[in-house]
This record gives sequence, C-alpha cells and structure tokens, in this order.
Amino acid sequence: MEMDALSLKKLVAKAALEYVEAGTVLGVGTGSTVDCFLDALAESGLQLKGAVSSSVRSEKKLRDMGVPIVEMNDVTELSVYVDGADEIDPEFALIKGGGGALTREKIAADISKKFVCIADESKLVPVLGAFPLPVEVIPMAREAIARKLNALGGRAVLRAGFTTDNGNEILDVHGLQIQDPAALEQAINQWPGVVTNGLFALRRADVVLLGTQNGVKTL
Ligand SMILES: O=C[C@H](O)[C@H](O)[C@H](O)COP(=O)(O)O
Repeated sequence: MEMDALSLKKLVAKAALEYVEAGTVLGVGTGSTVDCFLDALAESGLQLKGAVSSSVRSEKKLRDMGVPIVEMNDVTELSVYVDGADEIDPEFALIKGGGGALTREKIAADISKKFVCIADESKLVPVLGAFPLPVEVIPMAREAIARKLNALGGRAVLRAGFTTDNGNEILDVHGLQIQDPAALEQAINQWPGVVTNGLFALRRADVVLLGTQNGVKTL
C-alpha cells in the first residue's frame, strides 16, 4: 500500500535520530516534518543537554518534552542541525520558509557543522521556484521590496495576517524559475529592508534524508 506524505515524514523523522548524539545541544528547525522528528525524539528516550530552536513553535514543543532551551547567543557552534525544506534541488540548495521561520533557520544552519535536511520525496525538484520563495521584510519596506521582486519577473504576494517571530512580514514570490540560487540569494539579501530570503544555497544542506515509497534515501 502506498504511504501518504505524513507516513513518509514520520519515516525520515525516525531516520534522522541516527544523527543525534545524547548529551549534546541539538539545532532544531521548524515545520510538520520537524514536528514528526520531535515526536520520534521524545519516543526514543534520547536525553539532550539542550536544543537551540529556530522558532517559537518548535521551542514550545521542546519545552513540553522537557528539553532545555539554549539561546542561540550562548552557543558558538551546533554539531547537528535538523530541519525540513519546501524544495530541494539536486545540488542540495533549498527553498525554506513555508512556515515563516526562515531567518532563524538560516542562522542555525550557518552555525551548524552538519545540516541534516529531512523531507518527503515530493520536495525534491530539478529546479527551485515552483514553491513561492519567501522573503522576510521589515514592514515599512514591503512595497519597495515587492516592486523589486516583481521586476525580477516574480509576483510578490504579502502573506496576509502573518507576522514572523521577529515581528516582520513575508512576501511570497510566485513564478520564479531559479537557475542560479546562490546568486539570487545574495542579490535579494542586499536590498535594504530585506531581513533574509528563503533560499539556502550559500549554506546548503549537508545530508538530505528523503522519505520515499521504497524507504529512506540518504542523498
Ligand atoms: O519556515 C518553515 C521551514 O522552512 C520548514 O522547514 C519548511 O516550510 C518545511 O515545512 P514542512 O516540514 O511542514 O513541509
């Protein structure tokens, strides 16, 4: 019988436990796949020293599990960071931020030695961009940034009624075919008013665990 997306997420979530070492501070991302990972972690009985979380959402779940929360400012490095993705290209560049946690996720990924990306197989794509690219902007720059994004050939849409954990807004950019993710990531991030964008190409995933109908594939 074919597994649904949730079953595939649970499958990779469990496989990611292999990268977690008891007694360490773990970097934890955000999203439905990470929620499955945290459930698997709770079931495993593995005891962490603590966790650095990329969102208020994951932080709450970690606290409920009894895992001590460590401030990002109090660590110099994370040995492992586990997080999901909205799209993954064959070179491990990602689009993230569907849940709006992109900025803190990018910081966590940047200070991690090993970024383990967990996802179901629907996330693997030949070219990034079918998933709208999230761009976190400070609110007063929203219209200026939207105009620049539209000039790139995209269609920037404000994520209505959504505020990030950092008090900012998200523009979701539809219709981009991203041929050079690192160049686009850098270009958008240089515009005043942009906090960051959801391209993870300058700092990519190191390992991708993909939940497929034939089991977990380690890429
Ligand atoms: O802001 C959210 C994150 O980047 C998520 O990792 C991403 O949206 C994937 O989420 P999910 O595991 O729910 O598909």
